[in-house]
Amino acid sequence: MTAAGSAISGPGRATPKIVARKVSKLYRTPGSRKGVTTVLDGFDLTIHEGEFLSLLGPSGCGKSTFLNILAGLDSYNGGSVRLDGERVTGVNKDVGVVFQGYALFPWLTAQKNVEVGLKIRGVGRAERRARAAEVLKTVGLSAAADRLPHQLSGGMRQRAAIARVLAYDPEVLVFDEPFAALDAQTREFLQGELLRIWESGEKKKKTILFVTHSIDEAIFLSDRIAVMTRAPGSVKTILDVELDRPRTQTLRSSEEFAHIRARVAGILAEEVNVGNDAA
Ligand SMILES: Nc1ncnc2c1ncn2[C@@H]1O[C@H](COP(=O)(O)OP(=O)(O)OP(=O)(O)O)[C@@H](O)[C@H]1O
Repeated sequence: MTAAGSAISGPGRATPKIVARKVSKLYRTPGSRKGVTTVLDGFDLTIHEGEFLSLLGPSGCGKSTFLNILAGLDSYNGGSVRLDGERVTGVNKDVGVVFQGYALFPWLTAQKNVEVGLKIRGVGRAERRARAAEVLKTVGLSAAADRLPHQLSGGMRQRAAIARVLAYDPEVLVFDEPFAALDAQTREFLQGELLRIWESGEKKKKTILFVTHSIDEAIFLSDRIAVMTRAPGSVKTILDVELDRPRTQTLRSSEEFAHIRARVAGILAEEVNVGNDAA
C-alpha cells in the first residue's frame, strides 16, 4: 500500500502524467444550511504515464466530479489539477472520455459515429474513413460498421463509444462506469477487451483513469486502485494491484484476487460504516 499520491517504482510508472493537489470542489446548494456543499476536499492523486488507475469510493464521494474536472468538463475551487505539468482549465484534446450512456448519435452508423469525432477535430474525409475503420477493427466491430446504434447490443454500443474516443488517439482516457449498465458476462468480457486494446497500444500505452463501483472490475483492470473517503471526498488509500499481466479471466477466481478483494472491501466498508454512524 502506498500513501495517497506518492511516487511509486516500476517500469513505465514513474513519470507523473496527471497530478492533482489539494483539489476542492464546492457546489452552491441554496436550500442547505451553509448554502454550499463541499464535494472534494484535499483531493491528492498522481497518475503515472501509461498507468491504469481505478477510482473507487462510496456513492456521492466525488469520483465523477474529479473525472469531470480532469476532462475539463467541470471547474474546481481550490488546489490544482495538472496534465503534463499544465494546469487543466478546460476541455483538452489529450483527454478522451467514455461515459456509461454510450452517447452515440442514433441516426448515424457505427462508422459515422466514430468519424464524427474526427470531423469535429478537422480531420479530412479520407483519413476519417480509414481511421474509423481501423479503430472499429481494434474493438472488434468491423462487421457492424454500417449498423445504426439501435441495431447494436449494449456491449457493441459501448465498444463503438470506445472506438470513437480511440480514433483521435488521446494520451489519457477517462472512463466513468462505462460497463455499469451491461450484464455481468458482457461486462467481464469487455473488461478483458479493454485490457487487450490498452496493452496493444500503437505507440505508448495510454494513461487511464477508470471510475467504477465494482471492486472486482477495479482489481481486474488496474495497476493501482485509489479508494476515496466518503464526501467530502479525498483519496484515503492507494493499493498496488500486484497481479501479472496479461490478465486472464481465470484470475478472478484466484486466491490472490480474493485477498485483494477482501482488503479493498475492508477499506471501503470503513467509509460506508462511518457514514452510517454519523447518520
Ligand atoms: N451540479 C451539482 N450541483 C450540486 N451538487 C452536485 C452537482 N453535481 C454533483 N453534485 C453532488 O456532488 C456529490 C458528488 O457527486 P459525484 O457524481 O461526483 O459522486 P460519485 O462518487 O461519482 O457518485 P456515484 O458513485 O453515486 O456515481 C453528490 O452528492 C452530488 O449530489
